[in-house]
Amino acid sequence: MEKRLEYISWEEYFMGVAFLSAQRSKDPTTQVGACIVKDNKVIGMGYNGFPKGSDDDFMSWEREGDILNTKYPYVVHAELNAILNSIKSLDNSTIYVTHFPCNECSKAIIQSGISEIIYFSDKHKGSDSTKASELILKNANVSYRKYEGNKLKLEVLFKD
Ligand SMILES: Nc1nc(=O)n([C@H]2C[C@H](O)[C@@H](COP(=O)(O)O)O2)cc1CO
Ligand SMILES: [Zn+2]
Repeated sequence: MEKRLEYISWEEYFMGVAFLSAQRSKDPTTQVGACIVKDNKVIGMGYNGFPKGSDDDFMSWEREGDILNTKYPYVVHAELNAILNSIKSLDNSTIYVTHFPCNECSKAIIQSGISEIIYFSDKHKGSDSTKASELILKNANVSYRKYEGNKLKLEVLFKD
């Protein structure tokens, strides 16, 4: 028998894991996922959500109005969750993220030792947060680039 040819690449695999992780998010507007990889092994995963133990029904997912009644001061970003959930040293690892990291996550990425970022969406390009991220990441020699896999959709069938 010949080997199967439809297998996915490493890059498609890990970005797929990041997008799958995003499916755990309860944010009704934006679901973000992250997957940290070293030597082609997953060592951390995360998605955006309120801190552990928060009562979801008490927290608000609002985006506008009094800042204290919005999600923004409380939600933990996917990248930070992936770092905090990681199972070993992140030195020289790669983080796959569905969205380009904000400046706060970029600082955490640098401090954790991650050396490469592969992102899918940069829909906030040009914003102050993205500009600040680009500046500190370049300054700290953390490389970043857009996803280069061919797959834009992966189907996961639960079957025998
Ligand atoms: N890289 C990121 N990681 C994240 O986890 N997030 C989260 C924070 C919020 O829960 C949501 C953005 O909400 P909105 O402003 O699109 O309604 O995504 C956002 C970004 C984008 O900078
Ligand atoms: Zn962030």
